[in-house]
Amino acid sequence: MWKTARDQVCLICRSARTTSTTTASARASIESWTSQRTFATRREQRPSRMVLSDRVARPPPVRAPGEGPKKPRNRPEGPWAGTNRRVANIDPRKAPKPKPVEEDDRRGGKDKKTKGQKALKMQRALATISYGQRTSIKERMQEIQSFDQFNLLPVVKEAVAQEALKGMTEIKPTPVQRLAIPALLGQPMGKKPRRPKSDNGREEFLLAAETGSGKTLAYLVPAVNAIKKGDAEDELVAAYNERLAAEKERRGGAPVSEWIEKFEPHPNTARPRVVVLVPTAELVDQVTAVAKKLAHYTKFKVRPLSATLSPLKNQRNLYSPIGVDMIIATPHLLATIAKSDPNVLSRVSHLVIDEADSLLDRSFSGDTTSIVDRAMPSLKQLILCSATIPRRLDTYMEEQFPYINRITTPNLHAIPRRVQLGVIDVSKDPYRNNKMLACADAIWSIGKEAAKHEAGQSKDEIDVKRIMVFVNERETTQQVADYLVSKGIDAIALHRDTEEHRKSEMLASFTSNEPMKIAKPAEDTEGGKAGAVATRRHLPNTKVIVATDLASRGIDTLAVRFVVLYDVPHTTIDFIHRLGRAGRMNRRGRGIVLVGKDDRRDVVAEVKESMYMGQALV
Ligand SMILES: Nc1ncnc2c1ncn2[C@@H]1O[C@H](COP(=O)(O)OP(=O)(O)OP(=O)(O)O)[C@@H](O)[C@H]1O
Repeated sequence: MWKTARDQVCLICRSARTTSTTTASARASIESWTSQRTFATRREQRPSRMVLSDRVARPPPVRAPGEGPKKPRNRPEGPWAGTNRRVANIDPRKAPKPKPVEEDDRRGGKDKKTKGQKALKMQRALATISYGQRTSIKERMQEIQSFDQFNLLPVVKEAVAQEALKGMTEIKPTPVQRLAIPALLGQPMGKKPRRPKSDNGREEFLLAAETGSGKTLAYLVPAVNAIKKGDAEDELVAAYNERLAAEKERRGGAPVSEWIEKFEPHPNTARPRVVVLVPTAELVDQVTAVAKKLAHYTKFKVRPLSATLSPLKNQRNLYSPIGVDMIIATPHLLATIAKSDPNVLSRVSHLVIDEADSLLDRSFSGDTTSIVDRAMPSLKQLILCSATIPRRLDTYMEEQFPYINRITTPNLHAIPRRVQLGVIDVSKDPYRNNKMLACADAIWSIGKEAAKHEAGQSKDEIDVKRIMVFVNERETTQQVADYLVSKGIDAIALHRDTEEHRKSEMLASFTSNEPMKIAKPAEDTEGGKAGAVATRRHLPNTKVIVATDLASRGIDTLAVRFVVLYDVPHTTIDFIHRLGRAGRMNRRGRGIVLVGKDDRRDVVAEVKESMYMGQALV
């Protein structure tokens, strides 16, 4: 008869219009189903998948040995699902406890929100983890003070110190690295029991830690270690190396690049052992750059695959005759390649899903899960990594990966401590809901403030402040950027249609750790004083990127101290990622949120309060 709930509604709706045979209960059920649909599509409603989980670090469920994963609940589907029940389907353990009536309520007339109705449900960081568990995470972190304590090959340790964290005087692992690296290397995980391996010896891990806390190295370092160990033990590679050495000798010192194409392909050609999935081409470049630093020292082959590279370049990267050990890719491209050549994923031992909440969400999950499925037979470690774990992902992991090792840091879901949040009420004078003006004003104040600090120092150069402005809709990025440019601010909109070279140039300047200097302008200064920075028409000491979430995910904007939230983010997840572009690696940062007349002031107030208290936004 009817195949899907949608069919049922269409058919019944039609019959309801033409005949009077539809029963009242059927109509009620249709109404509730259709209203749920419209409810879910309304913008202001937060779908449950966008709600952060407050139980990420919970201990795994206790199951008898040999007992498989939890069975999915046997729920009937369709609009009739809840009908014809004889008893209410309420689990008494989960029934809400009666709330104590407050004094004000008894007197009646209390019109303010009760604690349970807060705009954002606020909880302390790792609220459901006991004090004992939290202290044990902290103790574990204190036990490890140096990369030397990890069971890493000497060459990998050297690569971290000499290349990945080059220039740092004191090299210490960050909290997530202290917890994750030993776990991924098979070292003991403190008091936390290690989850059993799957039948084919696979282990699963979740790395959940705050933004800018060094998650990339936390998964890359053990993966590189595995590649190097694998090289030493791989008979195919050893035999190939012998044949290659013999060939080199035979050719009498001719450069390898001249003849390697004609020589036999490397056993790893188009058969990477490590795959890292990230959501955007920008992140492909960023993670590849970090991996290449390690590769430079440890000598393994890492290649990017992304839609911004030409098809020929992607093909060369994957099918290079010298082989490829690690691929950093976006899921769609890799899934398409793997469809036509299934062997591409046949040797993968380590699969990392970075920004897992995005990659396992609706838009990416088809491609991501198809890659996971294809890689599964050879997989030794599956690593999910994210700064935010929405409840939907949490439930998904519980069902799909019941034995996942959950590695979480105590500050998960909190905004970095050294980021402060300022609020500008745009509905008041002088802005009267002109957000663009308020945004330009905020940027001018940052520029002028910076200029004031520099004014006393007699330098020929001035420091350029890098500022990120986040909007909710892609269309707004260009409008805001154009307006800022019209106000003398060097701004660029970052979206899919932005010229590639301009985009990478701007992103490069935002991700560089080096201070950005320009020559100090001497004349036409505001107030007529030579030596000040801002002219009446041009603010030279700031650079601005206007972006949507495209740039809020994972981009390592170390140099950014200021973030302007032009729109109030829809969810706490967006708050965390957007504000997380500043204050990375314990740097100081400042967020400014513009609140208009239609915006949720209560949400902003609660975010501000949680930030002040150093709490998780849940
Ligand atoms: N042990 C360390 N000591 C100092 N700096 C480090 C260390 N590990 C990583 N970093 C630096 O910290 C910065 C942030 O790291 P990374 O991009 O991996 O953060 P992240 O946790 O992935 O953030 P996000 O969740 O926003 O993606 C990088 O510039 C990196 O070089």
